[in-house]
Parts: sequence; C-alpha cells; structure tokens
Amino acid sequence: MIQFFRNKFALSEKGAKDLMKAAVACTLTDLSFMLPVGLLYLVLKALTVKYTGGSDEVLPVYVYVAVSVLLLAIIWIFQRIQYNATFLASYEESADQRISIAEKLRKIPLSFFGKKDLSDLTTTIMADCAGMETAFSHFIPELLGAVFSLIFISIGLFLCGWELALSLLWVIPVAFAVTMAGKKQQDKMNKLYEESKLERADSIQECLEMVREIKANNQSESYLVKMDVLLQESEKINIKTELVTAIFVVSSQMLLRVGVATLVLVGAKQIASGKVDFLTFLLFLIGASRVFDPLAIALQNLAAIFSTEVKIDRMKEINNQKIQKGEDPADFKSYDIQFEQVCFSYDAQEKDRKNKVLEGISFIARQGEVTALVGPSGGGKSTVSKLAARFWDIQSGRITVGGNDIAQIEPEELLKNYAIVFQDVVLFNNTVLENIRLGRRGATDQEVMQAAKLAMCDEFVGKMPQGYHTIIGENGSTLSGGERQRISIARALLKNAPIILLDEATASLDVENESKVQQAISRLVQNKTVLVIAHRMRTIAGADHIVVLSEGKIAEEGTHEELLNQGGLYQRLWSLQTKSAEWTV
Ligand SMILES: Nc1ncnc2c1ncn2[C@@H]1O[C@H](COP(=O)(O)OP(=O)(O)OP(=O)(O)O)[C@@H](O)[C@H]1O
Repeated sequence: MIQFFRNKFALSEKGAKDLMKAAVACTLTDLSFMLPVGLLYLVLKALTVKYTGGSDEVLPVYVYVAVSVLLLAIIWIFQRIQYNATFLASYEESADQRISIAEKLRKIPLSFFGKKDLSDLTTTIMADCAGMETAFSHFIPELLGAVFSLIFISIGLFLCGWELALSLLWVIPVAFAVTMAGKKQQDKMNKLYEESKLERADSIQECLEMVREIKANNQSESYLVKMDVLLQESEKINIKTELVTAIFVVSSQMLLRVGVATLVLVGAKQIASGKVDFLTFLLFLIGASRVFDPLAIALQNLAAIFSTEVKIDRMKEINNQKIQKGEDPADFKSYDIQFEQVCFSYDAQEKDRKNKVLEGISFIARQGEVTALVGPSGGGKSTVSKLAARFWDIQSGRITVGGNDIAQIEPEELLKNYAIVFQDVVLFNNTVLENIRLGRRGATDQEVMQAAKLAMCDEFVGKMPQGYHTIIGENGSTLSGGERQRISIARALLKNAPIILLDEATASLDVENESKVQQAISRLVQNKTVLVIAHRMRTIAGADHIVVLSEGKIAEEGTHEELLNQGGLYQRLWSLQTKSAEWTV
C-alpha cells in the first residue's frame, strides 16, 4: 500500500506513511460524526417509550448531557488528530518534495534544461508542489476517509435492516461510476489547461525579460495583442475544464439524492407493512445525511485528484531523470585535460549523425600551457569547454583529467577544480563582495578585495555608493557588460583552481581594461591548465597550443606560427581579422 501511494502520488516513503495515517484519521473523524446519530436514536427511543406508556426507564437528563459532552470531546480529539495528520504532515511533505526536486535539479545533466524552460521548472517547484500539498491535506485523505468510513457505516446499516440499507446505498457505486466515466475527458482537459497555464506563464516571463528589446523594436503593441489572445484562449480552456468536471461531479452528487428518495419510498412501504418501526427509519434518514455529505465532497475530491495527476506526472518526470553520478574519489596526479574521440549531440536521444555537434574530437590541453580554441561561429568551441567541465555527458569517446575519466567523477567534486568565466556572466542580487565571494565560500573580505583589485574592479566599485557593499540588482542589472565580466574574472581569480576555462572572458572590456585584465589572467594561469576561447584572434596568438574547430571537427592544430605557415583555415581567419581591424565605418 505504501509503495502504491509512493508511485501513484510521487511521495517520499515518509509522505506515503503519513498519507495512510491521515486516511485513518479521516476515517475515524467521519465515523465519530455517526456517534451523535446513535445518541439521538437512543434519546428518541427512550422518549417514545416513555410517552407511549412503555415500561423502559428514561435515564436522567444529566446522563444524556454528560454523554453528549463525551461525544463532543471524542469528535474534537479525532478532528485534532486529523488536523495534525493532514495539514502538518502535508506541509512537511511538500517542503521535502521541493527540496528533493531542487536537489535532483542540481544533479541532472544540463541536457534536461535544454528541453525545459525556466517557467516550466519554477511552476513544478512552486505551483505543482502547492497543488500536491492541497491534494495531500484535503483531497486524498478525505476521499480515502469517506470510502473507509462508508464501508463501516454500510455494514452497520445492513445489520439494522438490509432492505433499507440497499435502498439507500445502491446509488453510491453508480455515483462513483459516473465520476469515473468522465476521467478520460477530464484528463484531456486538465492536460490542456496545464499546458495553457504554462504557455501563459512563459509568455509573461518572456515579455518581462525582453522588455528592453520589445521597447527598442517598438513591439509593445503587438506583444500586448499576442498576450491578450493567449489569455483569452487560456480563459476559454479554463472554463471548459471546469465545465467538464462540473458536469460529471454535479451529476454524481445529484444521483446521491436519488438514494434518499428510494429510501423514503422503500421505508414508507416497510412502515406501512409493519416491517420496520418509524424510529429505525428515522435512524436511516439521519444516517443518510451523515453518509452523503462527506461522500458528495469525496466525489468532488476524486475529480480534484484527477487534475492533480498532471502535476504529479510533471514532478515524476523530474524525479525519474537520471542524475550525473560518479563514484571515483579522483586522484589528480596532473590536470592535463584529454579529449579522446569525443562525439556529442545536445539531444542525447539523437542517433542521427548529421545532428552531432562534435565528432571524433581528440586533443590534449596540458597543465602549465594555454590551449586556445578558435574557429568559425557554431563550430563547437563553447561546447568543448563545457564538456571539459562535464556540464553534459558525452555519447561516445572519453574525456580525462589527469588520467581520470570525468564521467566517473561526481560533478560537484570535479567542478571544485575548475574556475570558469563564461561569455554570459550570471550575477546575483547581492553585494559586489558576495558576488565575488561565490568563487570561494569562506574567503575573507581581504582576499575578495585582493581578487577584485587584480580583475580591475576597484575602479568602478570605488564609484558605487556603498563600494563593495553595494547591491548590484537582479543579475547585476545596474552594471555594464565590462563591469559584469570583471566581477566574473575576480571570482575565478579568487577560486584559484588548477583548471581555468575562459570563454570570451574579456570580450566586453575596452582596450585599456582588456590589457590590464589580461595581465591579471596571465598571473592567474601560471602552472595551470587553461582552455581559452576568444574571437579576437590576437588575444590567443601567444597560446602554447591552438585547436581550430570547424563544424564540430578539428580542422587543424599547432602554434600560431605553425598554423599560419600551414595556410589553412586558421591562416584565412587570421588574415580576415587583420583586414577587418583596418576597416572604418
Ligand atoms: N544548449 C544547446 N542546445 C542545443 N544546441 C546547442 C546548444 N548550445 C549550442 N548548440 C549548437 O551547437 C553548435 C555549436 O555551438 P557552440 O556554442 O559550441 O559553438 P561556438 O563555436 O562556441 O560558437 P560561437 O563562436 O558563436 O560562440 C551550434 O550549432 C549551436 O547551435
């Protein structure tokens, strides 16, 4: 049962156990609501006997009052248990779910993120988990509680009179069948609704992210029109989804009322024929309201669980992703990076050779040397540098660092040895100091400032209102491209790792700052393995080893002079850049 709940609702083992406990608590609460019905029956029976001159002794009023108080106390205790078992447990479970999804996302290969966009993932972590929370605290335990308590109450009613019980309860399987009959239709609409919700969130996010480009291209009007159409579409799907659910749920809830009607018909006939007394009939009538009220909610809950299934599937999709593992406690004797016949495609499923981004790549980036990757745009330079840090797992071949296959090394362990400066710098809405400290947690303010100074950050930080303690806005929105890049370089300098990946690290710097930062980088790279990508070929002319990549293959490799002498692609690119440097507008 626990395993069933785990699979069905993507719960942790504790969550599945807590759900079972919550279902038992809901059952006990539902059953406890039947206790006053029993007491009422006894009171009415005693009064009837008394006023019809029977011989039964009526107990003193205070006994009934005491029993009523006792029953209220029992109901309160069960409700309290239900509250703890549903709400508290569900909050714990959804917090655990969010943490476990975030943990999983940390370990999933980046290829997964290529297929999912940001709003999709945030929706899963926030909205889907919240939906699961409601299902856990309300829909599922209440439904199970209603079903379990119904079984007990039905047995009781059958013992009191099977004909009356049958006349009342026959509608229940029919009502459930009606709700279940709509499942396929509801599933389809729920899926459509979730998709439209995602599209809407996506579009709003895109609009906010691209607000500068939209304004610059005078596209605000057309974007708003597009958004309006999208929202109207989404509204239509929303209404249709509600309508489909309502048709089946309301029909089944109405059916329950038919059960009361058939009870009255059969009851009247049985009273007339003297088969049952009026009190027993009354007991059934009161019992019917106690059974049908939670049941009507249970049918609604069943439909709500259908809609949760789409959310659960999305959570399962993340939970079932293979994570990047690695067992070897790597022992790095050196930090040479070696690519051996590496083939790679961003779509791991893609078998089609023509979609390969890299094919048969083999080269060595030695420790103590600067290895430069050059070549036409789209040739695979950034891909090679990202593969060197195991951002993606390759499909064939081998990448080693100091002889250790990086596919066998735990990604976070591996990355401790890398300092990376990307073209697109990511900054956090925090102070300059903390953004640089990200390079090495635990570095002192002194060390952070030393690295910042080497990366030429001093000059622009000095002009900020609170210096290094100035908050730089979301993704460093208050900084220029060059300033962002210098912070990123300072991070790498602070980390001081044995392997350095520089992907267009100085592209956004002006000439003066570029030469200063280059000096800092040259101090940083001593005795390290450096893999550098630069479009401005003069910046890598001094590299120890140049690998020319074109259309995912190595076109040629060697030193600057060797490659110029070969008169191949490198020489052509070099002369083109030399000529373009002379161009003027
Ligand atoms: N995340 C990704 N998902 C799918 N395809 C990608 C992804 N990143 C890059 N590519 C594709 O892989 C190929 C190589 O891209 P890559 O960025 O490695 O080239 P590059 O040589 O660094 O280009 P540039 O000099 O323009 O930066 C390109 O065709 C690109 O479209």
